[in-house]
This record gives sequence, C-alpha cells and structure tokens, in this order.
Amino acid sequence: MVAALGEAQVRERLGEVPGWAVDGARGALHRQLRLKDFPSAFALMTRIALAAEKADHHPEWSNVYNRLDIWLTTHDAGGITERDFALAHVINAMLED
Ligand SMILES: C[C@H](O)[C@H](O)[C@H]1CNC2=NC(N)=NC(=O)C2=N1
Repeated sequence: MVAALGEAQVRERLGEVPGWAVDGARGALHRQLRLKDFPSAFALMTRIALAAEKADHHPEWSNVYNRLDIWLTTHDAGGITERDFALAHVINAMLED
C-alpha cells in the first residue's frame, strides 16, 4: 500500500506536473482541460482509461461537451500519492502528442 504524501511534499512536487493544482476539498490533484470538441475530449478519455487500467489506478472525472475535469487521488491511501503524480505525468505526456 502506498502512503499519502504530506501537504508540503505535494506542493513541492506540483512543479513537475504543469497544469495541475491541489483540490484541497477532494484531497486530489485537479486539472481542467478544454478540448476542441466532444470527440476530442472522449478520445482523450479513452486513452487515459486504457493507461489507468494498465496502471490499476483510475481517475475521477467529469466531462461536459469539450470540457474535461480530472481529479487524481488514491482511494486506498485517502489522499494524494506517487501514483497520482505518475498518472498526471502520463496524462500531460498525452497532451503533448
Ligand atoms: C483493487 C484495486 O487494485 C484497487 O481498488 C485500486 C484500483 N484503482 C484505484 N484508483 C485510485 N484512484 N485509487 C485507488 O486506491 C485505486 N485502487
């Protein structure tokens, strides 16, 4: 089991994952994206879903048309862990393609 990172550790590491912020109320990393349209948003969600399943680490998210909100938190640890930063990195890399 992975341990939740402390608040200071999380803030220190935020610089590694541009675009992500801490959502304190949810105890999660949060990023909001606006894609070109719904197919673009859903295509990205499909890619994220496959990567998440492979890593056995799954996002919380909300999609409205071209907007996608993603929260990364580790339910087993009750907070933000290395696994959330790892998935944030993977998502950011997808956005660079
Ligand atoms: C049994 C399975 O490995 C766990 O339930 C995994 C699945 N995906 C998960 N995803 C997230 N975000 N947090 C978890 O703690 C988690 N746990």
